[in-house]
Amino acid sequence: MKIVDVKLGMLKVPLITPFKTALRTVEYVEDVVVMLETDTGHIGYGNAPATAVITGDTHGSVIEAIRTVFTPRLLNRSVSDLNRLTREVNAAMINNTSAKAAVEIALYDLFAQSYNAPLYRILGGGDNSLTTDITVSVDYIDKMVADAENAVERGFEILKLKVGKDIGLDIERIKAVYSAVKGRALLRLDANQGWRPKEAVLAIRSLEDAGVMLELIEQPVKAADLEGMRYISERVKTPIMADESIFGPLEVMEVIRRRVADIINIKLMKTGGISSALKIADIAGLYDFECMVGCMLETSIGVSAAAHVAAAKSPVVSKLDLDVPSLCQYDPVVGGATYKDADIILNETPGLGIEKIEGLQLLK
Ligand SMILES: C[C@H](N)C(=O)N[C@H](CCC(=O)O)C(=O)O
Ligand SMILES: [Mg+2]
Repeated sequence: MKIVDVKLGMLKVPLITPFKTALRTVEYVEDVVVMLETDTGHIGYGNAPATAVITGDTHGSVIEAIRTVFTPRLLNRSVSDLNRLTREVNAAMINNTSAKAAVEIALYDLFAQSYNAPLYRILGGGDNSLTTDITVSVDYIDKMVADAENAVERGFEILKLKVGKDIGLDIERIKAVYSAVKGRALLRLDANQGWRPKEAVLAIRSLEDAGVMLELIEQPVKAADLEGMRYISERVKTPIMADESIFGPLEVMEVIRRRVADIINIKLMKTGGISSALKIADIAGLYDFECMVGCMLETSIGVSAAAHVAAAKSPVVSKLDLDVPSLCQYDPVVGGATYKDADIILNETPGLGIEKIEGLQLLK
């Protein structure tokens, strides 16, 4: 199976409600979609959102990287050379992790299709039934409580509250949502780098003292502030998760060795795709470290690829934040994994199982 063409398209899907974090507010999910076509008539799909505030990637940078750097390395190459291809894509340029992820997802999709097996089985198997949390955007207290209630009614048992806008107000937000859903849903927080280390310790301790039980707190401080994150981890009981602080395996080793955080959030758009995500899970496993598999605000192409990785890397991957299909008004991807509120089912079709993508605007 040889790659004979690389096509690109844009895919835009409206959200049910705006997605608001300490870093940004967005109303749409918008991906660059890559399609690797083979001489056998197969298509491998991959995607890349433009999460410039986290990865530095824009739609323009993704398109340019794929067209000028990766495409010449992919054309006329055999899909069976997967490891060599992913090594070459990774070595071809630094950073640009979302563009690399898009290409890797498509390559793994094709590789699994070439063996007529679903991707998670090629990655080592596992359980095809997964459960995700759902994100509640940072907002007015009443809106967050209403969104949390609505999520619980939809059957979500884990809610990820976005905070990090104003730590005093965040405490009120968290307490209000906690008392509204107590006993019905577990809360995890994501501050998206919005807090400072000392104030974070005071805030988390005050929540602990008030009996507010939190599963974990994701990326409380700036991505580069590993010492700040360690300062917090050493002083609170609630587990701390590193997200924006870690992209690839080297950063993960640093976080684990220095005990900067208790848990790691693996996202394909940070790792540059599946090959490094697998390495991270294996490194974490060596140290008996827990991982979550998360996603950016991206379409179900990448979310499904992440779900296949999560299935294959359980139990090191013990938590999922793969909620974007549940945040969108509809899913334009036909075939592949099915999303029904908190439940994700990986079906047995080869690769990612994508049949077609509705509303895809092909790029010239
Ligand atoms: C969508 C997912 N639940 C999530 O919250 N991801 C964010 C980053 C999303 C973005 O800004 O695109 C995270 O974990 O920080
Ligand atoms: Mg996060």
